[in-house]
Amino acid sequence: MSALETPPPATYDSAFLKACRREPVPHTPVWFMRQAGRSLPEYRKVREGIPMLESCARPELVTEITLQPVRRHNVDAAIYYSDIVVPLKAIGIDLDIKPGVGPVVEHPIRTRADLAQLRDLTPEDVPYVTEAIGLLTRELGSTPLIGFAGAPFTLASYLVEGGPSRTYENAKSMMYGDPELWADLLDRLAEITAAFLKVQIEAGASAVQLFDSWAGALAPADYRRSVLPASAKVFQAVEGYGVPRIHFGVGTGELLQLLGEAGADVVGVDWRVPLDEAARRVGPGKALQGNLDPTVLFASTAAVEAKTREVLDSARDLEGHVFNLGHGVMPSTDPDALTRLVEYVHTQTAR
Ligand SMILES: Cc1c2[nH]c(c1CCC(=O)O)Cc1[nH]c(c(CCC(=O)O)c1C)Cc1[nH]c(c(CCC(=O)O)c1C)Cc1[nH]c(c(C)c1CCC(=O)O)C2
Repeated sequence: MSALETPPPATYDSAFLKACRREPVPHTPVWFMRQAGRSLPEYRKVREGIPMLESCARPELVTEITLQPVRRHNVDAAIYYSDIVVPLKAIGIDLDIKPGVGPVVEHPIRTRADLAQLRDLTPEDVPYVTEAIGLLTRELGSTPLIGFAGAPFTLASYLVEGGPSRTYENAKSMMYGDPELWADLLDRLAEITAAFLKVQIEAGASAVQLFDSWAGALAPADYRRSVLPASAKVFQAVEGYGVPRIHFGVGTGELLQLLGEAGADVVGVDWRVPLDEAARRVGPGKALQGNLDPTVLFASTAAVEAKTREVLDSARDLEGHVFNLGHGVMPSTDPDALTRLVEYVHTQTAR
């Protein structure tokens, strides 16, 4: 290293970042989508009486909740406790997260005039994010922090529908029926999302994950034409930071190649496609993340271990593998089953 170069951050040699960079690892790194909050009793205790979105704006609380699963499970990375709708709330969209329902939007976006609700996001809109990540990176030391955002399609699905949907009929009818309005909506969301990820990286996040959770509702040709350009814009906007970019959606077996093509360094895979087959679909030059079915954790320890072995066997020839569930931790999961799973993956893959 020359004197002009800055030294690498404390997280640089972590198993998680090495796996993302497709370098040899001491053991397969593990973290869980939705590891913060949800199944932990210590989470429910600190959240008592505090609405979800309010909890996201309190830096000390965000720090505590983000650290809880790291302390308890010995996972290889922390994920920033927040929600995909936080940047939308921050720019003044009237929305709330209703317990047991999810995000609900007061005035859904259906017309061109409604786009005026979507102004630019600046760091001043989310000072609590910068503050919480500063606190977190100090506490985490060599453990990387993953920042995240919702991808334009998944954000649009909530904004256009007004809440969670099974069919995305309003969003998809805009996409098919008014492609110009749709493209402008997704482009606005790409700008907001990119700005939000930049805030997190500049505050110290070591990697970012773009959640396009509901992209699996789309046929590949529609995804390529109507969604990929906006997600690619987000990935391009943060490329210069050099932090690994993870791209994930549920039910995306037919989209895996496109999720990589959008600009990801790591492609997240749900439990429906084995990792060796996923690697064939994604092609060379990318690491994969996944992909134990989250419901396996409700079975016996022996069954969890057998299914975990299947995942690890199918990952044997990958260029890089980050172990995760195929979607988020389910709220009724026994936290001890997660702790045991981390230990099992670490011991099975120790090199
Ligand atoms: C689609 C989506 C959302 N939010 C998110 C996604 C993408 C991930 C995925 O596909 O699951 C992302 C998210 N939401 C939350 C996190 C925290 C970090 C982590 O992964 O641990 C992350 C990464 C906290 C949360 N986000 C939410 C909770 C639960 C609310 C609570 O604890 O009161 C938490 C801890 C609420 C939420 N927020 C959202 C939904 C569908 C729900 C569930 C509603 C419910 O079941 O109550 C929108």
